[in-house]
Amino acid sequence: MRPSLPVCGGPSSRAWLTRQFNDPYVKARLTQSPSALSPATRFRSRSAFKLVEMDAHYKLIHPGRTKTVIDLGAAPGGWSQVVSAKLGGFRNLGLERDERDEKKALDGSGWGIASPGHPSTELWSSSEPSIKTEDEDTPDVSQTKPTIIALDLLRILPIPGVQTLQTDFLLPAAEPLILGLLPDYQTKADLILCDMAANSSGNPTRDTEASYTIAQSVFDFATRHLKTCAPGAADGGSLVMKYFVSPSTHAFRNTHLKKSFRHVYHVKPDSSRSESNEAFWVCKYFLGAPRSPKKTEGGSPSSPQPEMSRKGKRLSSPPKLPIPTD
Ligand SMILES: C[S@@+](CC[C@H](N)C(=O)[O-])C[C@H]1O[C@@H](n2cnc3c(N)ncnc32)[C@H](O)[C@@H]1O
Repeated sequence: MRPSLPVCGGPSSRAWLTRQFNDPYVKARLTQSPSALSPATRFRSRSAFKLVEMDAHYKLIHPGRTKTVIDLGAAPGGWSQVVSAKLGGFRNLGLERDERDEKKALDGSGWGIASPGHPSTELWSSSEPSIKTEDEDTPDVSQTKPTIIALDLLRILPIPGVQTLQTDFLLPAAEPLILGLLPDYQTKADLILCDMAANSSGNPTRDTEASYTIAQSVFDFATRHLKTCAPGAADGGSLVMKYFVSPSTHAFRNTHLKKSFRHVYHVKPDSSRSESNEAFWVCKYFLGAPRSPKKTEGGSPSSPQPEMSRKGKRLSSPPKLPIPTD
């Protein structure tokens, strides 16, 4: 996500500019051409590099095998670009803005569908036109086209092969909208991504609560919609979820994630700024929804107890970009 420029020119804005100019990932995002990517295929966000790193290390996206991906908190679309590029081999990552697409994005005409009954919810199903217009450009990676769904509060401009939804994930209406974009209601996701972050309120307690609410909702969603691992097999779905280190994160990992996935890693990609307390959980091989917690002596279900938490570990070597060159 591109941070906005500070409004005044004081010391904090100078510090921000210095950090931006010296940040190798900001430079890489802006100069991904022509050797790695054409100007039309630049990532929309610096965040894209975090997924590139995690994918290279944990092998999350498999062309031909990964069929369904749901990207939550996806705007402006860097992570979805990475998924689209790797699964579909799309060379144009959606940055060449066709005038027609711009017009549709602005006036809501064409294939934008306003979701009835939810005025604040707007569905942008870009799959049809994006997939069709990019066909000539697209190597045939597999017989079945992958389903990639990207959701955000903010509008996401079209990305080839990606269906986008503009809605609040925390609303009950979001889930049926996502399910409506799957090939059918039985389809389970191979990969659920969440880089969602609530706006900072400046109040640490409130911010921790907001990030806990997101983590809990994403986990619950994943337990309903991730592909379950067959016994003894290594084919269950994966979940990648951002978290902000707080006293309750370690407990969340133990009481939720570790009971539902064969492997849970906590990761701090090199491209994640060290001064940020964000980190990611990479959870592989979904084992199925956890059983509801047993009642304790006192009669209440055991709830996560605040514990000291750890920051995710740094990935060792920055990987190469898995994007096809022109
Ligand atoms: C760090 S940005 C995501 C960057 C993205 N992964 C990329 O590579 O471009 C976090 C996003 O989470 C979104 N977000 C926060 N709360 C949300 C919610 N309740 N529902 C949907 N999106 C949300 C924000 O609008 C923001 O665009």
